[in-house]
Amino acid sequence: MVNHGYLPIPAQNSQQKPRALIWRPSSIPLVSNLTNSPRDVALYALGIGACARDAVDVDQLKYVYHEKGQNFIQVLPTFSALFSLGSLPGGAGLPGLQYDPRLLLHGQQYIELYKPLPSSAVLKNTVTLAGLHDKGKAAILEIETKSYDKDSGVLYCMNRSTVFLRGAGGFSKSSQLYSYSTYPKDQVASVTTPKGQPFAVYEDCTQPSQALLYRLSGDYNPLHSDPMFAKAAGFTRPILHGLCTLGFAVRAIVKCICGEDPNLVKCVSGRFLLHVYPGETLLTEMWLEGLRVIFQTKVKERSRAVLSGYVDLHGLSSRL
Ligand SMILES: CCCCCCC[C@@H](O)CC(=O)SCCNC(=O)CCNC(=O)[C@H](O)C(C)(C)COP(=O)(O)OP(=O)(O)OC[C@H]1O[C@@H](n2cnc3c(N)ncnc32)[C@H](O)[C@@H]1OP(=O)(O)O
Repeated sequence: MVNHGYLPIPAQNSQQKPRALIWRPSSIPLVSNLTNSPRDVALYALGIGACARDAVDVDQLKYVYHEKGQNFIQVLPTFSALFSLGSLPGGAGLPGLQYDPRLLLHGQQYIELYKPLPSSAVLKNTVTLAGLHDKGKAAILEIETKSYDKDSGVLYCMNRSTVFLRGAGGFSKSSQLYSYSTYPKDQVASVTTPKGQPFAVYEDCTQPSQALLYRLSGDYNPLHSDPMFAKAAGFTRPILHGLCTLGFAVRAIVKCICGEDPNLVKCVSGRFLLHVYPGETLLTEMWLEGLRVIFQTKVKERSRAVLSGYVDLHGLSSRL
């Protein structure tokens, strides 16, 4: 996949205070092009654990192999989140906003899917800065990416990515903290998990090398691969990409609720509550409320919730 990747920002001293923010939301979208190929689709599926348990499971194999050729492999819905990776401005897009890249964490991801994703495409992205919030100890930045087919102009999907910039808040008056958003607050709000028994629970093991494999899908942030960088960021060792955890969770939902039909997924919303270490076991609990699946993913070894959110479906699988 071209044009994906963590924008390398020179490391700064983490003690350095961010400069006062003078950025105002821009209505002018940035435009970029990227391509994806069946190889990218298969590599991504492996990165989020497809076929890790069973290499001949036909339901999972279809995401990485097809007897008629790679163009026939199916695309998992969260693959579309990769389209937003190149959207993070490396400073130039946000005059005045300075942050330590080591302290950046992925906070939330919201995805709307409008068309089934093809296994190969040339896409045109438009990127807008959709929100900025001063939380005192942190700044929260929201970036919206719309991905179109470059030739036909068909809109495939929209991603809203929320990044949590630790140490970059405190740029506005503490009595009236700055908050701006171009969309309704409830669209990506944190969800409350239902009290009753979940409809389904799926357990999946991540591999100790999971982040090293997943990063090949385009997020080369050293937080996920470099032990020294991870320590400077406050972790004992490199952590898993938030979008990798989200990929595991939504793949579990596609398996347990969508009857392995990835095209039933209409919209995905997830909030990253806590980091995951590669090698930990993920338990995804799912509650079905009409056409909405509310989910929560926990790390089994630490009994801690690491991700919560919902997935809206076009319909229910006949396999249910
Ligand atoms: C364009 C595409 C860009 C994509 C780039 C992605 C790059 C990747 O390589 C990076 C990653 O994948 S990082 C790994 C995945 N993310 C994580 O592990 C983060 C896990 N979450 C945490 O650690 C904490 O929730 C933490 C630290 C996030 C917050 O915890 P606390 O500091 O305890 O916050 P708290 O005091 O509870 O709340 C403060 C205010 O912030 C809001 N908030 C909290 N968690 C949030 C979250 N996850 N997302 C968004 N907002 C969040 C709270 O609502 C609160 O605001 P308010 O006071 O107004 O309610």
